[in-house]
Amino acid sequence: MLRTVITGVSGRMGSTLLRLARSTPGLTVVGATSRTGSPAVGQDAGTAARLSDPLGLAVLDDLGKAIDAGAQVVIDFTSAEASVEHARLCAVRGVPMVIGSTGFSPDTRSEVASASMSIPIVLAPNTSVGVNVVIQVAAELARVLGEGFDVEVLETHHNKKKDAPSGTALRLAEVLAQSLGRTSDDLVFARKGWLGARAPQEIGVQALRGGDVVGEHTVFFFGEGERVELTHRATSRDQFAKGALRAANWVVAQRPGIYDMADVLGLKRTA
Ligand SMILES: NC(=O)C1=CN([C@@H]2O[C@H](COP(=O)(O)OP(=O)(O)OC[C@H]3O[C@@H](n4cnc5c(N)ncnc54)[C@H](OP(=O)(O)O)[C@@H]3O)[C@@H](O)[C@H]2O)C=CC1
Ligand SMILES: O=C(O)C1=N[C@H](C(=O)O)C[C@H](O)C1
Repeated sequence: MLRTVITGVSGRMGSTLLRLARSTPGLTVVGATSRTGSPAVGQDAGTAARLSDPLGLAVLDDLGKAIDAGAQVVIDFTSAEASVEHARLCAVRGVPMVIGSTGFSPDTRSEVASASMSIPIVLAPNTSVGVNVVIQVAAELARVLGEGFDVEVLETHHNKKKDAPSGTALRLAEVLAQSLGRTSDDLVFARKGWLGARAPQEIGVQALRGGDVVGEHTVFFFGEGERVELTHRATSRDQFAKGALRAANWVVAQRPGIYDMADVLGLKRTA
């Protein structure tokens, strides 16, 4: 049985992970955490995650204590800042991680990279199988269509999402730029004002927020007289959680290093 700790257990993803982990053969949840000061701390994890049954496991605000229950892997969907703290601790304790949090700055990402010198970490802005295949296809489409198509990425998420653009949109933009031989200087985040005509090398990234949208990403290739659109729509968080649980099983057998879902799924790395 893979002894697993889930952080942020009362959150949208943490609660989905706990529900699905309970019915995943070969995996057992030995710890659950939340933020210090959260009402979830001290509650039963099942209650904190709004499940129908209690789990018989209290939510802690100390990941170290949760790991003491013999954890073999930590699954972390909290925030970039919290994930950095968690990664530092897991590196010291030698516990592999799956990090699904987004909103990393270059500095916080390099902190995760430092932790990955000691432990294997899957760091994935999107753990659904579908999105990761879409990322591969987008890279291929960019290569095949080449110049002559204006490339734009549009993402839509629920009104509680804090970071923008989404980690997935950033990943798509990075992969598209690499495919097209462009750089991060070519990424254009939203537009306003008298900007002049669109430069052909731009890769636009736009974000919409509203309602309960789970997560939608479209890559547009605008050509002359034709347009290609590649869209992924998540209608449930279950697919993110299933991918993360699959990554947890995979990461415990890896050497220290930083991995993404393409590695877990055996897809060709795109960037
Ligand atoms: N990789 C993927 O496929 C996906 C990634 N995400 C990303 O995952 C992250 C979480 O998303 P979501 O579940 O919607 O957000 P939520 O805000 O619903 O959940 C985050 C949870 O983490 C808790 N938390 C914050 N700090 C800590 C800490 N130090 N220790 C333990 N728990 C902590 C929060 O507590 P409190 O509310 O009290 O602050 C909250 O319960 C985001 O970065 C999001 O972008 C989301 C979906 C899919
Ligand atoms: O915050 C979310 O909800 C999501 N975040 C991820 C991201 O930023 O890409 C993945 C997913 O689209 C849902």
